[in-house]
Amino acid sequence: MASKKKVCVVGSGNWGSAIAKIVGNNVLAQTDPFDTEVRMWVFEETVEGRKLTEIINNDHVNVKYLPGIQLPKNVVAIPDVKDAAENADILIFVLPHQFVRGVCKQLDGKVNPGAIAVSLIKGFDVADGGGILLISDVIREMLKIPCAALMGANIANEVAKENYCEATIGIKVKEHGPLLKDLFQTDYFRIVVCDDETTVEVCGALKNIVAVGAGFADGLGYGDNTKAAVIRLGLMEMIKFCEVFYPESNQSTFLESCGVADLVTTCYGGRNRKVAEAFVKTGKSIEALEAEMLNGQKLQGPPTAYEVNYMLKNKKMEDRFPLFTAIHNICKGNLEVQKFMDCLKNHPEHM
Ligand SMILES: NC(=O)c1ccc[n+]([C@@H]2O[C@H](COP(=O)([O-])OP(=O)(O)OC[C@H]3O[C@@H](n4cnc5c(N)ncnc54)[C@H](O)[C@@H]3O)[C@@H](O)[C@H]2O)c1
Ligand SMILES: O=P(O)(O)OC[C@H](O)CO
Repeated sequence: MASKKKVCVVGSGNWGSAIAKIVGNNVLAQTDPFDTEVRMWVFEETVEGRKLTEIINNDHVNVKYLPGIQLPKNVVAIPDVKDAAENADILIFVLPHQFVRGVCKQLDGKVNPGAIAVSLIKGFDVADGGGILLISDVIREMLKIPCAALMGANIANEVAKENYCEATIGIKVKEHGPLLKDLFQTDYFRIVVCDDETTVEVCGALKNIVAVGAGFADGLGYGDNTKAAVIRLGLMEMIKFCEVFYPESNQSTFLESCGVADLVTTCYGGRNRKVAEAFVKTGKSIEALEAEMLNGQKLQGPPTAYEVNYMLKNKKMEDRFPLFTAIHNICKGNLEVQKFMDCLKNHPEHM
C-alpha cells in the first residue's frame, strides 16, 4: 500500500491559518490518500506571555492572525520550518512574499525530493538583470520541486467563516491537479483547476497593486463609479502586462476566480484598499499604517508595485502602465496622491 501523503502548511498568518482549517478538515475526511496530521510552520512569537505555537496546539486558535476561528486539532503548530516540512509530500506555501527566499533558504536540501508544492502567495521577486520572478519560480528553483499556484477571491476571514467562494488552481504538472483539488475543495470553497499557472499567479500578484489604487480613490472621496474605473483600468493593465511579459498567457484565465473576481473583492474588502484609504485620509506613511492597523499582518500591494516598477523602469516601459506606475510613485512619496485622478483621466485607454 502506498504511504499516506503528509501535508505541511508553510505559514500561519491570516490566510495560512484559514487554509490550515480547510486542509486539516479535508485530510480527516479523506484518510486515503492523506495522512491525518497537518503540520503548520509558525513564525514563533509571544502573545500575551505565551508562545503562539503553544496557544495553537492547546487552544486550537491562532489568536493573533485568525482570532475567533477554531482550527482542527490535527493541525499541529511547529516553530522550526525544517521540522515542519520534514518528510512532507505536499508543501503549501502561504506567507507574505517578502519572506519566501529566507524560508526557502532554510529548507534548502531538507525537503523530500518527491514533494510537490503549491503557492498561495501573491507577489513577485526581483531578479538580477532588471526583471522579476514568479514566487512559484523561486520555490521551484530553490527547492527543486514542482510548484502549482492557488489564487482566488478569498478574503481569509470570510473563507474561515465558511462563506461560499471560489478559487483557481493553476498547475503545469496536470496529474497533480486532482490531488490538490481534493486537498483544498470543500462545499463552500469551490475549485477550478486550469493549466495556465503563470496567468493565475500573475493575476494574484497584480490585483494587489490595483487595490491600493482603489483605496486611494476611496480616500479621496470618490464614489463607486470612480472605483469601477480604477478596477477596469487596472484590469486592462493586468491583461497588457501578461500580453507583454507572458505571451503564452490565456485571456480566458482572467474570467476565473483568480482574475476579475479577486480584483473586485480586494478592491472592496481587502487590507490593501483599507490601508491605502487611510494613507490618503491621515497623511501617515504606508509602513506606519500597516503596523498600526494590521496587528502583524502584511501588505502585499505596495511591495508588489515596487517590484513591477523595478522591471518597468529597467525596460523603459513605465508609461505603458501608468496606473501601476502612479500607484508605486504615490506609495513611495514621489507623487502626490491628488495626482492619481490625472493618471485616470489621461490613461492611454481613452486616447
Ligand atoms: N489574508 C488574506 O485574506 C489572503 C487571501 C488570499 C491570499 N493571501 C496571500 O497569502 C499570503 C500570506 O498572507 P497571510 O494573510 O497568511 O499573512 P499575514 O498578512 O497574516 O502575515 C503575517 C504572517 O507573516 C509572518 N511573519 C512575520 N515576520 C516574518 C518573517 N520575518 N519571516 C517569516 N514570516 C514572518 C507572521 O508570523 C504571520 O504568520 C500573502 O501573499 C497574501 O497576499 C492572503
Ligand atoms: O487583504 P488583501 O488586500 O491582502 O487581499 C486579500 C486576498 O488576496 C483577497 O483574495
